[in-house]
Amino acid sequence: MSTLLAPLRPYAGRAVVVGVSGGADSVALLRALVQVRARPVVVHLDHALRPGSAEDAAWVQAFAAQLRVGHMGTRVDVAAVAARRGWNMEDAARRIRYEVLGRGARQHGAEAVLTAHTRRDQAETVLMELLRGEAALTGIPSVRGRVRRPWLDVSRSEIEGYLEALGQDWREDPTNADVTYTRAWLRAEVMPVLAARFPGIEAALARVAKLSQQDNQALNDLAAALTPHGPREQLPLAVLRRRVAQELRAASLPFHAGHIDQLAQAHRSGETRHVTLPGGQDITVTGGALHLGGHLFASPAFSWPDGWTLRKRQAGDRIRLPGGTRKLSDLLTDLKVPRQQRDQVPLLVSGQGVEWIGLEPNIWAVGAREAAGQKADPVDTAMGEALMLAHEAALAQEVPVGAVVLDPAGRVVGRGCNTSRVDGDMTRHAELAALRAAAAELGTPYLSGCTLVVTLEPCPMCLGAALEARVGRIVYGARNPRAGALGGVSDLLTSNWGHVPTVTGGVRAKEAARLLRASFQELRRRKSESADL
Ligand SMILES: Nc1ncnc2c1ncn2[C@@H]1O[C@H](COP(=O)(O)OP(=O)(O)OP(=O)(O)O)[C@@H](O)[C@H]1O
Repeated sequence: MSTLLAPLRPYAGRAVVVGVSGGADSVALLRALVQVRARPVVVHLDHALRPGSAEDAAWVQAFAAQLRVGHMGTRVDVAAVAARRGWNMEDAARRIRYEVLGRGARQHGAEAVLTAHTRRDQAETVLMELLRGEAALTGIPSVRGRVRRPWLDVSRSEIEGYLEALGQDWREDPTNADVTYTRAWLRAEVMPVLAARFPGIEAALARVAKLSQQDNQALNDLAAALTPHGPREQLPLAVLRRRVAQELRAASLPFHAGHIDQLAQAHRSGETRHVTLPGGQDITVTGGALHLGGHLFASPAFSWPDGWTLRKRQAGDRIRLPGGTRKLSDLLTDLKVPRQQRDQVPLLVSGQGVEWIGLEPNIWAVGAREAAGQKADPVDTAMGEALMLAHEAALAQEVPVGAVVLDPAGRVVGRGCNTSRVDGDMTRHAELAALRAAAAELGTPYLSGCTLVVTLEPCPMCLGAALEARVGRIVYGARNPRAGALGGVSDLLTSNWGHVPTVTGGVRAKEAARLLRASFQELRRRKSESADL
């Protein structure tokens, strides 16, 4: 008996709505709630699905009156609603039931809605999830919104014993014996066979649900904490699948398990994959990120010079880039723009060829930005300066890393390069030098609204310094697989540090990586020369 009453004691003195079907479990729950001196209000839904349902409704009303507790009865033609909305019958009954229970709670000022789901219901639900091949065997949750299920650990025999001791009767729902319903079939025909060999089957399945709920929660939390900039290729599929599902849910897009598998796999392999969701929405995974249709493209937010036209691509389009003129089709392939979407990319084109490509971030032909009267992107210019600083470090036989700090107006307020070798101090990193210089220039160590631009993904020390300084944005060039703290080795921003800068990686990454490669080659050459001496 204490297993029945103990989970209900927290409701003593409180108004709660309790869903009572008239079956043994919910009848016992109502009696037990009265016993612990809660203030229950009975809500009953007559689903109008079988001839005797009105009698059950009347029975529940009389039962509530007998116990002198509040009662709200509602009759809904569930079959008609299901037909109208295209829901299956069980789904419709469940949705309408919780809607009615929620309404009851609002009307009676109850903070909780209690249902009498038991360990038997839990075990059957886990079995159904297993048979359907669900991703997680989490069963029925004990809490969802304001709904509470305090008896998920309680067995049927405890409930029957309790009702017997009270001399309390209940109603039997004949559909519970109709084995055309999967749950009734599991209860009547499958569970007895399993229990004959495994007497503890019900408790075992309930335990699976409890552990699985904990695992699922942990994996969902990990997925939710992923930062949008972090690399995804090395993440476990279990986390990726959940992240993809979260992103689709946040965008209110319907999906099936198969879509999640495909999209998660594509994140991992880095391949480009297109999927059409049940609602007809096309989505794409490319470069390890999920793009919900149309997301990839930008319209020109400036007035363009006379002689330029806005259009989509045509055969033979070319663009002048710093490395030489390239075919547009080759460039779009390199940029991993999905083939089906290439005809939608907005272009500004002049007699000289393509001048501007409406991808995020925008791509400009050489000289086009100036011709359109657009200021150079301060971040791009700052990265150019950081690359120069890195080059100077390389000449001084340091690891070639350069950093620049921009104030909120885009003005350079701090510069630095690596000086660890000459200073004999491994903490002399470019970022620290640039942050110090910026603090001195601005007269404050707090660099909120400033941007740290650095040629190499910061190490944990430098990321820590940027967080301490409250830097608003970090832009880096090459990824740092040996010491990167933004995903190269580990993404430290997945933890909560109180302050979260926005992060953009991969800006002029090829140039930064080239510098690093050249300097390490030079270092190796010098080492082998000195070994030869
Ligand atoms: N018609 C209904 N009106 C109000 N609440 C209901 C109704 N049917 C079910 N519930 C609530 O949902 C819970 C789970 O529903 P389920 O269909 O498993 O129960 P049941 O077998 O009909 O009855 P019981 O659980 O009371 O023996 C019930 O314990 C009860 O709290």
